[in-house]
Amino acid sequence: MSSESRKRARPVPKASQRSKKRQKIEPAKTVEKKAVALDALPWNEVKLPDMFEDAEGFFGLEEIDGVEVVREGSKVKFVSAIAPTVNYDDEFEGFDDEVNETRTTDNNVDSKVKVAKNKKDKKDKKTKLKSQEPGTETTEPSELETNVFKALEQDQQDEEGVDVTAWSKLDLSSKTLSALSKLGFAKPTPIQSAAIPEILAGHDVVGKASTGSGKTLAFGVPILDSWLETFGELEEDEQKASRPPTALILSPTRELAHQLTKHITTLCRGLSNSPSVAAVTGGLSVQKQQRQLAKADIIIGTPGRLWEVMSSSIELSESFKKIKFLVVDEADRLLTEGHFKEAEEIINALDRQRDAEEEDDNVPSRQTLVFSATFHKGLQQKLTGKGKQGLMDDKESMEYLLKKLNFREDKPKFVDVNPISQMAEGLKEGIVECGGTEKDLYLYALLLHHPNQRTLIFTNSIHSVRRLTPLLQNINLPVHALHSQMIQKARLRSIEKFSSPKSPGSILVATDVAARGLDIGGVQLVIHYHLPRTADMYVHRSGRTARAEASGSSILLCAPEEIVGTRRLVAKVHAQNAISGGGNKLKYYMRSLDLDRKVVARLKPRVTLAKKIADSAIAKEKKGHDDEWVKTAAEELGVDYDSEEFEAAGGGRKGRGTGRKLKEKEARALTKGELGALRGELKCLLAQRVNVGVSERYLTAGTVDVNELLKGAKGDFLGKVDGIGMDDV
Ligand SMILES: Nc1ncnc2c1ncn2[C@@H]1O[C@H](COP(=O)(O)OP(=O)(O)OP(=O)(O)O)[C@@H](O)[C@H]1O
Repeated sequence: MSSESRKRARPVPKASQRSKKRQKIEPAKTVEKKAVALDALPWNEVKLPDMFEDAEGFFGLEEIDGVEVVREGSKVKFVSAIAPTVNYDDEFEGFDDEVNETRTTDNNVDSKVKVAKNKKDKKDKKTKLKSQEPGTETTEPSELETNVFKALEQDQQDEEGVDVTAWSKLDLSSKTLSALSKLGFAKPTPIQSAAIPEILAGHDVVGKASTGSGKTLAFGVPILDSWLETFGELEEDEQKASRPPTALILSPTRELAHQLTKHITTLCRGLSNSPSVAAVTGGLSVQKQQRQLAKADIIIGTPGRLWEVMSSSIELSESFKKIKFLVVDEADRLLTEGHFKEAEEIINALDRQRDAEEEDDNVPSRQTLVFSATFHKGLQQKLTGKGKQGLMDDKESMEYLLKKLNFREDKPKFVDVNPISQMAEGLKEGIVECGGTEKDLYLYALLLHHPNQRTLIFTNSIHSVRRLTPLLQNINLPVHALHSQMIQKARLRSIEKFSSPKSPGSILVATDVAARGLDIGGVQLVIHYHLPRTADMYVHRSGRTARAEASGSSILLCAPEEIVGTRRLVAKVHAQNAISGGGNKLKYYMRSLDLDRKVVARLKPRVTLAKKIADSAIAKEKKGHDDEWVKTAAEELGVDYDSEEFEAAGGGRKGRGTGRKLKEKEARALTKGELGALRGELKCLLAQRVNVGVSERYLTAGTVDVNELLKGAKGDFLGKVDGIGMDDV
């Protein structure tokens, strides 16, 4: 124990206190703080103020000064420099319900004391603890300590909640407010402030707000509030009775459906009575999901699976028609793409069943809530009543499908909280110009310029994900893949690994299956390896970073011929109505980030080798698949299969694809030994340092956080990415 803490540990009792101490008390023999049993301490009787003179139940209250409550995991101990009135041979260690708990060493105690002392100083709270009945002595952890422990836990839980006064104007129930408090969300986001009152008032709502702005809870909170109002007071056995679901939420992707489920479940976590939330996304048998759905209050699913489950059970279809809320999340995607036919089927089925039962017509009893960060302009005009009528006749158009939604009001409330720009505020954007065939190289260079940043790389094809993932892995980067042809378990595993707090610098190479809605904390960089196909997709992809007031960067890799089109596309989503001081419409201009070509050139040998090794593995795998396919066909035809013969038969052909075939053949031809040699060579290269020479222009372009960039570059050398195999300078 340090001399400083010894000094602090020596309490000098006031004269008045000294005189009040019980007879048994001896003067403090020791100046050291020790763990003590509460009952052994010299408690002072608390004198009640006159006004409480006849307060029942308060008699016998005692207090003690100079005792600190130290919490170690699940144990609570009391530390004091006051000599105990009863001698214990063993140091009292508090209540221990952990069998494996190791004994606290003196050093440990010391440091814990300091922590506790600091906390105490901060709060300046006096420790007041009720003693046991005088005369009862125990060396066992008593009920008293257990209760104190519980009380402390309760205190801590209470402290966990945040002040939610800012939500009160939304007119939510106290239970919903308590759930928000426990979630730690002190105030609503703009879309929540704007949409929640409209939903609570019973309106259909079409909500638009930028990516990462809290749209999930904009519909999740009023759904919970409504459920609590109806079922929140039910007794436990009543809770178990089956009832129709309150809400059906449609999501365009499985990952998003799982995320929505998690988000809403977390919101409900602190409630004693909470709705049952179920995700329907495949993976489980239809029958099992039907059973789960029979008990669910909030159902979240992808349309395909949901339709499969719903259409094969009359009971489910029947109960679905009684939902109070139908939510269409990421509506523009869900409703416009041809393969979301099932969404239409579901909506039709809900209406058809309703029509069959209700005489009165066209007004569904449910509320329809439609959310996205992007909506087709024509649709927006139409919904706000400002546009020309009949803008779109296309049967596949969003407008057509929205009609299918059968809103219960003539016009739903259109809530647009970011009419000026669709992009998140904390987002920095930039273009890196490079030759079309140099994208792999520039991608690697960009990753090295942003070391240890959680990065999401978007490509336009599954093939590219399959190619880039092993390529980057060969350069020792922590890369995971995500595309729709992966099995569901592998998809979820990739997301889990990518989002793990243990690996903040992990990288995900994905198709646009990851572009919408995914809320992964700490994504600092989005790289568009391929240009997004639409402006909306640019918004959604870029929106995976800079979420919920965080900042982040979005960088497009562009071939020279793509630059003009890309600038136009990006300008489209920016500052649509911004006006300059001179009254002119402001046009957003995205800056180019200049990576130093010399530095990039130094990285080329690594990328070339990594690519060769990756190509070899892919080609061998592909050859395996091709062989498998031809073999099966040959067997079906009843002919003998010989791969050499087949290849020779096709080998003479010339034309499109033969160049690639040749390369694949070359890659396949690499022997184990040759591959080993390549790997060895790459390892040597990776062990070398690369002089940064970060380009002046890159640094001054302003669209990238220079300090962050330099922090990552650590001095003059590039490439100290974790796991890259370079020594620190
Ligand atoms: N009131 C709030 N206060 C603080 N954080 C919030 C609040 N509401 C939501 N968040 C957090 O903001 C993040 C983004 O929310 P959410 O996923 O709902 O965004 P979104 O608008 O649906 O984005 P996208 O358009 O990309 O789907 C989440 O991590 C969520 O927990």
